[in-house]
Amino acid sequence: MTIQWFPGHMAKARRQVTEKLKLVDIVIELVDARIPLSSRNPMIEEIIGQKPRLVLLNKADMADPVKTDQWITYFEEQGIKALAVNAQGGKGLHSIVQSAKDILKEKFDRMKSRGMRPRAIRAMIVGIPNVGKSTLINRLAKKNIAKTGNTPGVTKAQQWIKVGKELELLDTPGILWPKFEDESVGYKLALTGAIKDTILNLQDIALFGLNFLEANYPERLKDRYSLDEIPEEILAKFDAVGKKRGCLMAGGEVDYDKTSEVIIRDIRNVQLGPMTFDMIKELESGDI
Ligand SMILES: Nc1nc2c(ncn2[C@@H]2O[C@H](COP(=O)(O)OP(=O)(O)OP(=O)(O)O)[C@@H](O)[C@H]2O)c(=O)[nH]1
Repeated sequence: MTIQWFPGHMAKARRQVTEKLKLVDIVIELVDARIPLSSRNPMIEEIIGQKPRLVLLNKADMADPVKTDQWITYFEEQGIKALAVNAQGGKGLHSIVQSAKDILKEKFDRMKSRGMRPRAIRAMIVGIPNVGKSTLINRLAKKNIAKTGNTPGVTKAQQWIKVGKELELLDTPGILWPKFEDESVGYKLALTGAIKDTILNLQDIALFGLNFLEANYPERLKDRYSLDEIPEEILAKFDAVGKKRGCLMAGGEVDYDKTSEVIIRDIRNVQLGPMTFDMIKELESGDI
């Protein structure tokens, strides 16, 4: 799904999430494990407010596992419980219910001590486009979609999905807009497929990718494109990759757009191995 985010859309998305927040005990915030900060909505703290929250680093299968552990620690240092999951493969999902129970233990204990009947935890999923919200909902749903009656306060009946006996999930996720402010965040969103290439310049995205690979995973870069050395000059880098991959124009010159497409596609499709683009050290130096 492609959404062009204009202020009106952002306001509407925010309103929709805020409305649904009233119905749930906990928000499950989905981010892309490859870019755990760049894939967060810029106003998420404000929108969610004091509502308890569980962060899921989805697509963990495509991220660097060492970095994923570091990011989980990072979130936990902020007092936010985080789990690494792979919604597509179904990995890590069994911990969601238990984590939600742990986070809400005090609230549910309090309800019990006031004599309220035990009930399932109610949750909703939020995240920017393409982080895997639908995939996760479908995975958790299996066939347990339960239609409930009208819920006070909302005009449309909400569908709840039962996840075991202890969790109920709103069937529609909250879709929030991604960050736009920062160029490098934009490149990371493009390299992970969260935004379309056409929003940014193709060659700029590929150059960002090449520079990132050279700085962080040089051996993988050399292996993938059979390079003995990584050339220093930008043009020479593109020439080397373009020639190896046969991205040539009629006269035999390297086609830079085609080369860029190959680089971007390779990174997105994990052809250079799982990797993480957001680094804790950048965070410390204020680059994110
Ligand atoms: N490798 C991998 N791919 C995943 C995972 N979760 C989702 N995907 C893929 O990511 C793409 C986007 O997933 P969706 O579930 O459509 O994402 P969404 O957040 O619902 O997207 P919007 O509808 O645009 O808001 C799909 O191609 C999924 O197959 C995962 O854990 N690992």
